[in-house]
Amino acid sequence: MAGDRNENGGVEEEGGNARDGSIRGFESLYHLLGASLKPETFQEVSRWILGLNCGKALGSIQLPDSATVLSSKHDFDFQAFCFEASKESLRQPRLVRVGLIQNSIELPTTSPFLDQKRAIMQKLKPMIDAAGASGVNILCLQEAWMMPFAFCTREKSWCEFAEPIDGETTQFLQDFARKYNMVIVSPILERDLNHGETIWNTAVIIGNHGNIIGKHRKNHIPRVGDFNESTYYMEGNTGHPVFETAFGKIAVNICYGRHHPLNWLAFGLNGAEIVFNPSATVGELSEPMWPIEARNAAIANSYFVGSINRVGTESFPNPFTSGDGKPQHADFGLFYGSSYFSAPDASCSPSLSRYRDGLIISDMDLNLCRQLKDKWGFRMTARYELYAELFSEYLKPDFKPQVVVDPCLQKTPS
Ligand SMILES: NC(=O)NCCC(=O)O
Repeated sequence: MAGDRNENGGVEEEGGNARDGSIRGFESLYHLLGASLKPETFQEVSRWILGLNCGKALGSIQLPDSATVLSSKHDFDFQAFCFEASKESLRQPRLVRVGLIQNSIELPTTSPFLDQKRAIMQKLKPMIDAAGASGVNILCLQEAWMMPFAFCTREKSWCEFAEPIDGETTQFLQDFARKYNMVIVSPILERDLNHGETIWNTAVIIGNHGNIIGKHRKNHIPRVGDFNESTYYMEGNTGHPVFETAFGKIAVNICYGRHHPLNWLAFGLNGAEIVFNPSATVGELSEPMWPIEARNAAIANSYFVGSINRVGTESFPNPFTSGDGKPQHADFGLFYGSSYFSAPDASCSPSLSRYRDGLIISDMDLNLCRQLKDKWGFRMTARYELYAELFSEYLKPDFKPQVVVDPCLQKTPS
């Protein structure tokens, strides 16, 4: 029954795995639950899945018709929410509207590289326009948005996609930043012309006047599954910068950095209020982790997180192996989209589609960050001096783990 359509229109393979990326014909688990449960049960389930923001279910926001028309015409998922904070007597609310874009590539990976890049840029135009028309203040794109995620192949020709931080795609986005008075976070493959033309996985931060505020280079480079990124670029050398923009203090934890709690922590220690996690990750590898890690980081660090994953299955001209004994293959598996927001009070938004391009927008009152710091006191109760002491010991070649052995244990020499 491979390729059959189920009752919801999803294309299934044997075993119920959706070949089209849908979950039994639905865009997301949330949609499936919404359609399958009685309304009062769904309301209760939502409370458990998404948490409560200021004691209430997350609100949605009205979007302008001009933006919803773009989403229908260009067939992208479009959702919008609102995270509130409690009213304070001494501070005004600090409202910011934030957008995340997820997308598939547009042309086959066998097309000329420039055509591939320009086709993605064209595809993004109406989505960025929809964000602009909706009054988004800060917009973040997905990891290496201007190219296929070819780092599974180990082939070096893909390095041709790399650009300096003021290159073509930055210039393309600078026009939108100026037009819509919008900060744009643009994760690209960077070629550093001043340092031997080396390559980095970099997020360029474009200010709302179209200026380049700065850049951050991916700190943690994966060596897992088909993610052979260390063939292309090394661990970043830009630390954990927080960029103070017209709309709030933002930082970027690029993809695999989300598995490293200390990476999240460092952005928090530098004062981030919103951390973006532009990603490229596939279902079989990481999907059970996706709804947990960013949400946990938002809780532990009292900031908002915007998580973005690309969409679709990308196939490459030459097959490659994964070093796991399985047959060689030419595609990476399904990039499962599902971009979403997490808030410091443990609430989160539903996620975008698992298989369609999408724009998710959320209003957030940044006052919530301090309110959660005051409530839970994680910064105050952390024992940084203990951790610092452990790290300085751990880094020594003769480090011995602090283990107290039960004297009753019969130790056999290992
Ligand atoms: N792009 C990237 O770092 N992917 C690694 C896999 C993962 O972190 O899920």
